[in-house]
Amino acid sequence: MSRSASPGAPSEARNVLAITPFRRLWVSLALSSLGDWLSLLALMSLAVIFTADGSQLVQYLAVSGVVAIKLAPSILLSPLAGMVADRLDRKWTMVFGDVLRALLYVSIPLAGLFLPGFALEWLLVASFLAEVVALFWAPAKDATVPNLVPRKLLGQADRLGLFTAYGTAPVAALLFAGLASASNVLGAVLPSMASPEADVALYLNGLTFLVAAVVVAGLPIPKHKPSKDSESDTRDSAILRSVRTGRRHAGGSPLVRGLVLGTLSVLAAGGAAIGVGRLHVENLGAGNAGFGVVFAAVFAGMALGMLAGPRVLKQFSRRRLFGLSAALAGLALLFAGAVADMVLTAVLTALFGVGAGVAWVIGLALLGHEAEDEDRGPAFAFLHGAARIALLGATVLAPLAAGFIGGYAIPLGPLTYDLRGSGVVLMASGLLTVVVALVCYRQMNRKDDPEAGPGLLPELFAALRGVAITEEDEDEESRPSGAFIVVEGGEGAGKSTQVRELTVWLRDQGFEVVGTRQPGATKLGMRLRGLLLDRENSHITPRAEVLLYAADKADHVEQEILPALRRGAIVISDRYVDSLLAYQGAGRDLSVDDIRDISDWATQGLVPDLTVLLDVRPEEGLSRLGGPVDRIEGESAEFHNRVRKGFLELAKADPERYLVLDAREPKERTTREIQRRVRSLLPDPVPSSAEAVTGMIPVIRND
Ligand SMILES: Nc1ncnc2c1ncn2[C@@H]1O[C@H](COP(=O)(O)OP(=O)(O)O)[C@@H](O)[C@H]1O
Ligand SMILES: Cc1cn([C@H]2C[C@H](O)[C@@H](COP(=O)(O)OP(=O)(O)O)O2)c(=O)[nH]c1=O
Repeated sequence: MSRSASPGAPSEARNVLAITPFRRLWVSLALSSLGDWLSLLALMSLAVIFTADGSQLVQYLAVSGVVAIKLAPSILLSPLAGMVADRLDRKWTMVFGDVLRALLYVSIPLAGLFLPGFALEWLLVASFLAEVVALFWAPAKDATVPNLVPRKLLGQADRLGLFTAYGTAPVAALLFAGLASASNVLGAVLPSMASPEADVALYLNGLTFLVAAVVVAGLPIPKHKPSKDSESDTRDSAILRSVRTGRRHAGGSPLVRGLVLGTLSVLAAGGAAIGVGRLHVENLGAGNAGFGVVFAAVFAGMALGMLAGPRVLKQFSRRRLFGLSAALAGLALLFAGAVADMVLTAVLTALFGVGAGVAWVIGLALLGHEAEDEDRGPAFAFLHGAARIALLGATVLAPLAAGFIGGYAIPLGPLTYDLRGSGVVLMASGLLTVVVALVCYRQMNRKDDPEAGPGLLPELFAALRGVAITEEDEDEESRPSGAFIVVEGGEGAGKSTQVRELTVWLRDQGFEVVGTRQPGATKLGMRLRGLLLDRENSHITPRAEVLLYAADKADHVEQEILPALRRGAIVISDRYVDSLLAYQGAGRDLSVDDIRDISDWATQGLVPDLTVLLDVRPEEGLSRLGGPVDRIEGESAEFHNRVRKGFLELAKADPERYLVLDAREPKERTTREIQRRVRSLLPDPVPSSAEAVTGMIPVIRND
């Protein structure tokens, strides 16, 4: 099977960016996202600059107003816009949407230039209009992606879209900080601008939207017939409804309650930080450059946390890590509000981002894995909507609160400590997050919970050493959540070939897959393999042989297979217990029942979900193998025939669990047969809950 994809041939592509039309759309989306973030920063800073003559309260009100205006349409009007957008031509909706937004954003600095008295009002009106346009643009964009990308790559396209929507935030922030640093030069070149960096950012933003419009205009987007029932498929359409109906489930178990509460408080704290950030850095003596840096620090920290989260302290309980990382985020924000130093503030906000990012990914994973089935869907839906409302609400309310609190100079001996409203809001949100995180921690890690592991500190120290001591590992009865597939058969049947193909295929669909084999997957296993296959060791007695193979299995199951299955991975093994039953039982003429008892004990009773048996005549299989034969391959033809019969009998005794295939068929055909069977065994590669995950990361805007 070819690994490369020819551009423009969606059905063959494995990487969604290899599809030329999608790649172009993606470029235009990346530009729009970059422009959006840039405009958010620029508008927040212009709101401060246009109100420079007013009191701090007025300035905070202006910032809050800008954020509210940018966010309100997506919450209030999106169902309506989704319905209308469905009746419009997608391509031209996108093109006009981009052009209109370009014009609106460019008009803001122009108004500042030519109508200074009306600048703030126009800023608010134009940003509101741009958001309304975005409401129509977003569903058209969402509906276009499935036209350009084959079904199996939609998940990948979704993930890439999400990555781009957020990945552009720190880029925009750094760009903004860079523009701010160069503002003297910009100001000299173009005098009479209200704020050179904000103005230039908005012109740039206009340009990104124009380029995006040109790119989309050239895309081959098929016309569609508007659906008759005007049920819109936009993700926002159901926000308020799902928040209402999902609340019941989200309050279901202590685990779900803790997860939802913790996640929301971290997000609200993040919103508060964004809301007061611009004026806070102004109080620290830094202007737009500082704001850009802090904004970038939060997002870069979050990205780092989200990437590293699943890898942090792998052996440490996820429930505990969730609470602790949320508390870390809160503490970082608490200190960020207290210190009066720009550099420290940037470091602390990055730390806040890391804590928030780790809590977010772990929260989602826990909700996906540990919530009860009936709670999961509604809880995701609830979180989807509530997260957005919490983030946005906090972004709007925080500057208001800071404005009303005002500023105080507190004498501290010979010094005075300037307590600003923004600092108080940051400290309060940090403190609140710490308190909520601790409450959630206690709720999710009750001492009387039968699943509770050992104490926090012993577990933490063990995890730091890379050892797991949670109850989970001692619980041999619990059925792990992953899937276990085994490929069996005689020598040269094509087992390794099929294990390889299946591994690649499943990985391409986004599953975590562990491809492995027996004997010889662990350190001990490799030594046993050497012993067992070395032709020099012809003296190994059949019973000793059974025990040596069983020892390999015991080590392999304990060290590799069970941990992977508990993580939810798919494990595919080249040979397993059936080889022991067929080779040592049927082949060596020992009691199959005795051997089954031994292997049950060795493997802790772990039975595969599916065993694929590749059946081949021994002469044919052996003739496929090159190189010198090992101790077992060198056995007599009768031995190999008994092994073959042994395998077939095992399959006959439990037809549900076996897929028997004729190994003489061409490899590709066998691969397809296996895929067909495995497909029915697995959940939908993009289960509905995962779609909720991709759709639910709170977005400031609709793209
Ligand atoms: N269906 C098939 N038809 C013909 N040759 C095959 C087929 N499947 C695999 N082979 C070839 O047979 C040899 C042994 O395959 P391999 O997958 O290593 O078998 P096993 O792991 O069962 O010993 C390899 O050279 C492989 O390319
Ligand atoms: C796992 C297992 C393998 N075997 C034998 C079968 C094989 O001949 C040998 C090693 O298996 P395998 O890794 O399939 O060898 P190769 O890669 O050379 O095809 O071990 C047993 O006899 N009992 C067992 O339980």
